Amino acid sequence: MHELNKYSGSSLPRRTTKMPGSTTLEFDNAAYRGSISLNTGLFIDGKWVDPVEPDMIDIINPASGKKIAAVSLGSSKDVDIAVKAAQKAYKTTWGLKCPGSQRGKLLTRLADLMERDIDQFTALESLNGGKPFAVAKGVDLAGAISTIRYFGGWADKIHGKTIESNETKLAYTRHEPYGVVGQIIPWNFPILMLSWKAGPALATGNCIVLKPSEMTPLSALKFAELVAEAGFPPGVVNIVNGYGKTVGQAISEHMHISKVAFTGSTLVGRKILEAAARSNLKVVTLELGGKSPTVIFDDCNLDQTLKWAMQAMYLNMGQSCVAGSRMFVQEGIYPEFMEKFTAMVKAFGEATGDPFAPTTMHGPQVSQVQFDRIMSYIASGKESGATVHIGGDRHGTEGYFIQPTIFTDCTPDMKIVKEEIFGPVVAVMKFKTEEEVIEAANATDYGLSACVFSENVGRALRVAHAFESGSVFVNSAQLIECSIPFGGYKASGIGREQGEYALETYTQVKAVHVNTGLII
Ligand SMILES: NC(=O)C1=CN([C@@H]2O[C@H](COP(=O)(O)OP(=O)(O)OC[C@H]3O[C@@H](n4cnc5c(N)ncnc54)[C@H](O)[C@@H]3O)[C@@H](O)[C@H]2O)C=CC1
Ligand code: BAL
Repeated sequence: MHELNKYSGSSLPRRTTKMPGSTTLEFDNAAYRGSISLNTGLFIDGKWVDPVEPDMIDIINPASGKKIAAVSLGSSKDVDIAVKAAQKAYKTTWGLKCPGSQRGKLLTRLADLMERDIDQFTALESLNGGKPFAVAKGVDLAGAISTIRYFGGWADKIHGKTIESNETKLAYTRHEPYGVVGQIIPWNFPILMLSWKAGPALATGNCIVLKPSEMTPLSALKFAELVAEAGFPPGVVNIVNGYGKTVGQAISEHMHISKVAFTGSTLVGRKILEAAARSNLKVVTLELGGKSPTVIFDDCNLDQTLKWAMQAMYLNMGQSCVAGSRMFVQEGIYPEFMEKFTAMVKAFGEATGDPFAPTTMHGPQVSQVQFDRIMSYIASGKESGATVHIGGDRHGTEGYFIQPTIFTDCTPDMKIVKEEIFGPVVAVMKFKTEEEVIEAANATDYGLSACVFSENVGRALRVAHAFESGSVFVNSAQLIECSIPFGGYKASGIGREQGEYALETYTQVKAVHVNTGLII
């Protein structure tokens, strides 16, 4: 089936023609003009194929709630086929058969192709995820391209060590790929999270079976086209769209997938660990939820802090695992901070709207389900006695827009303080001392990210070191980079993505003992 849909801003899609397995999306707005043709099937063994059991899912524009396109939905049978293709590629054209320099060349070429098509990718991310175009381009696409390029640079620099144990033995280690790895991607940063997973896996010589979120697969389909254009051998990258409970579960429990990498909810992270334990004890890395503290001391640079705190909380409509959703403000600066922060959030809220409009800074939540989940947290905050300082309601009548919201008078027992909301909702609390705020900041099951704002270097670093958190930002926020490791303490995850550390999670160490003279 081929569909042609036209977009002026977030106006309704217009379907005009049909052919098998593809769609054309036409954009005519200030941010992007042009058409994007996409295959909508599964990408297995270098080809576009229909699922074994034909099934489709409608892809929704969150700014309007209307259908964009329909794409194929795979099942466990398609995962089996993809794994076989990946195994074959691993043994014949990839893995230890392909020099790192060649893998690096292909990844670099892929990054160049993504850069060539950056506006197309951005348009897809904005349409499918509701992201303001400029933000999607500057954050999601810039980050994804850098990540693929960065790991391309590592591909020929992966090596073990020589160990001199005694006169009659030479020992050395090899850092070998796992073979076939499974990767399960969320909807909040679709192409960026895909790059975090595909980059290190391919650089180290693994073949991948990747499942995008069933809600936001469009950029992954475009990525697959560029994988083919770059010249990756068939079967190295396989993309099987589908639901978590079918395709995701099949990946987690597959006997021939040796490692799985997941980003998403803590609930599903537990299921993946269980499936790994029940099946082949595959290695699991998990990047899960967060309830990150932003700690603001009286002696901060207020103007800078305000901007960073905004970004920490409201980037991507609050749909970020590192969102600074618990804000602790020291009592001396609290009145001035709140006055200025409220004005900024109000202005930000006024820039809510069509993701393709140049003035838009705040778009819709990704889906009706997420919209309902966030609205129920807002209701819970109101019921539990917190004060809606600003926002607290939906925006407009169409799509899944929610006003940027600030709750004050929050206490540690409230759901809005304890649980990940994954929306534009911050709980603000006042504090007196450094000791008190460290204890409050760490009083959570999560430990993904934390921010501290203070011009006193000693204090800032003391607090940074005291946070129980995988990433800490001092006088900044959300500046995740491809060369710097990222991952969680506590229930926020297992393992690290990004940077040199990511290479370790995609390789297994083999120790080779060579007898150079020992006689028995
Ligand atoms: N750490 C992060 O970046 C993310 C965190 N979340 C958190 O999760 C909450 C719920 O969002 P959901 O979309 O329900 O997240 P989710 O964890 O269900 O979805 C993430 C991915 O996991 C897949 N999945 C779902 N069930 C699975 C299973 N049984 N086995 C294997 N894969 C499975 C989904 O299809 C999707 O590709 C959000 O409100 C947020 O708190 C969601 C997305 C990303
Ligand atoms: N999951 C890593 C990026 C983010 O959600 O902020």
